[in-house]
Amino acid sequence: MRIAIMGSGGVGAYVGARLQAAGEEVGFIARGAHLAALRESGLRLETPEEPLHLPQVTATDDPAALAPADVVLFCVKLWDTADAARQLRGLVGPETRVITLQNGIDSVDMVTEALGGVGRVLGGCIYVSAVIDRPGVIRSPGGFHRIVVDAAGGDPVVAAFVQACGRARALECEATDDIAAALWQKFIGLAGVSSTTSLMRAPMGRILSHPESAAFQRQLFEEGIALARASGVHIADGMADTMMGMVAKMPPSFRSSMSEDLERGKPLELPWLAGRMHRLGLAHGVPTPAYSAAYRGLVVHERGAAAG
Ligand SMILES: NC(=O)C1=CN([C@@H]2O[C@H](COP(=O)(O)OP(=O)(O)OC[C@H]3O[C@@H](n4cnc5c(N)ncnc54)[C@H](OP(=O)(O)O)[C@@H]3O)[C@@H](O)[C@H]2O)C=CC1
Ligand SMILES: CC(C)(CO)C(=O)C(=O)O
Repeated sequence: MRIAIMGSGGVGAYVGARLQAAGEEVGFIARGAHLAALRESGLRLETPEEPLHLPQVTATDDPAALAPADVVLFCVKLWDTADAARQLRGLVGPETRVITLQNGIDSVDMVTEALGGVGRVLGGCIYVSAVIDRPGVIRSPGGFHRIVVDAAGGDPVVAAFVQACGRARALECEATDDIAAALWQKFIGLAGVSSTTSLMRAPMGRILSHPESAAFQRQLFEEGIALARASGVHIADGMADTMMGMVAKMPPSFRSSMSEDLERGKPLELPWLAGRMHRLGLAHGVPTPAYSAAYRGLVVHERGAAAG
């Protein structure tokens, strides 16, 4: 398959590297020092599971140079979505599947609007922990690396993409008939852990070690579940217990990508995570005291350190 990666950072470069190593034709869209390093020294994955160095990768800041593509994986931070999607207009044709792997529940709508209806935009999400450690180098603690993608009524291109992921090492992918539930489940979990790890400036082990901070974590999950149900999304009974069980199994040093962004002085995806929960609560008349506190406690950092 010809696969283009829009946004070759933690998520995009991790997935793209795994797919290229498995024999797929991958093009990486990147910019700045990271692009220069990819062109000069290739792409390196530093991880305890299947570390990888691809000495040569196709890297560009011009998406049109990668046309035609069967699949574009859309992996920029949410604040870059509209600009990055507009830049894809020279790459995406009527048959191109654009699969979003961003967090939150808004990507498909945002990308579809920015692309002006060209291509088929499909929802997806990814469970992985990966960051750009330095230009050309992605660091991941490993442990999980699973994509969930919209089956889109048995779309053969999606099926081929799932198979391609299946041939790759340290990457899994499943297609689902209920992408809304899959995106919401990730949203509830991620909005919850990004709020605590960012607000408390602490890894998951410390958050769960105190009954009050652990109770706050659970309250966030419960509010997210109430909002999903108010939005008409089916969430299984006992989901708060399931999610607390999942965070308890995470490495004690676990931090969310948003807490990494906070530490690095970058903008935060807050408006689409805790901020989105806060606004949904207002819209549905569902009380969200924990999310409103998390959002209000982080909002001054939303635009990053450079914004002052
Ligand atoms: N990192 C993680 O562990 C996980 C992240 N996610 C989600 O995945 C999405 C991507 O996150 P993540 O991989 O961490 O982000 P990163 O910041 O690591 O990577 C995004 C990359 O895209 C680049 N970029 C942005 N716009 C353009 C453009 N127009 N042209 C070329 N390059 C561009 C950025 O460059 P620059 O640095 O110059 O801005 C950056 O290198 C987010 O929605 C995040 O929430 C989901 C699961 C796990
Ligand atoms: C919680 C995690 C690592 C799961 O993939 C994530 O999505 C993030 O930190 O953005």
